[in-house]
Amino acid sequence: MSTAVHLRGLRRVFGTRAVLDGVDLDIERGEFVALLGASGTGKTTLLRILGALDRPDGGTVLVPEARTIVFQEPRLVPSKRVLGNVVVGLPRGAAVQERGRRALAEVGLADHSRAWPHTLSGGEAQRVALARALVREPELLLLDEPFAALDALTRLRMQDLVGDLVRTHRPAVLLVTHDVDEAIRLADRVAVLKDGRLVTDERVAARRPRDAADPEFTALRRRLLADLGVRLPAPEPGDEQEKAGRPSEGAIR
Ligand SMILES: Nc1ncnc2c1ncn2[C@@H]1O[C@H](COP(=O)(O)OP(=O)(O)OP(=O)(O)O)[C@@H](O)[C@H]1O
Repeated sequence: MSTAVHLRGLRRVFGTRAVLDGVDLDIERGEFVALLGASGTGKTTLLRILGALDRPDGGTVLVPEARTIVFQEPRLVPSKRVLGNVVVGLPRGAAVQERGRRALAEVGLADHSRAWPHTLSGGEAQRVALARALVREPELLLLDEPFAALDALTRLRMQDLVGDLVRTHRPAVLLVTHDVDEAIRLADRVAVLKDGRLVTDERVAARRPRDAADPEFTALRRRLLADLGVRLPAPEPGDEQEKAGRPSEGAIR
């Protein structure tokens, strides 16, 4: 594996506040890192710097040129059909159109290429946004809470889809999320941003599929929630299995 993202001592200051104050992070090619952190800790700021939408005030930032961001909202161009949105900004031509069609097929929307964005469901629109990212063949895929606006079932399906696509295409991935369970479900490593730095960077066991009731993941969830400042009752014997099934415990918003 080779390194796709290399951050050392990354700083970003707004006014007098150093929102990012010495972030160190490496992401290998093909590695999926989830970034957790309470609201306002600077997760989006970090992602925007990696996507060249913002600039750092200090530190080393090495990222591949081929990188793309998927946001919480799909941000489709209303005046372009679905396929036009997927290939937006790319050179015109049959080969690019064909790549766009393939990307749409990969996200399960082969039949929607001529549809208008306003006719799509929220989940479909987000799948178009995913196809738009994939068609660019990014070496680094930046995901900023891409499932947050979706209903619970669509969110789980989208997580599965993204997991499958990432295993096929092998970009480096940084996923910003508020959802601890989502992070554990998808990522190879889970990092927590707090007070301007990464306070946790834990490798998640390679087992798949990941069972919410697995004691190892339950323990990791508790550690991550504690790092995020969520107060949890001390576990009682036999308690872990029961709690693991409750989806709401993993959400920190
Ligand atoms: N352009 C800006 N100018 C001034 N302050 C900013 C700017 N962008 C972000 N901030 C501030 O930096 C802090 C971190 O913002 P950021 O959006 O990165 O947090 P976040 O962890 O992504 O939050 P959330 O989880 O709520 O989306 C916030 O206090 C925010 O108000």
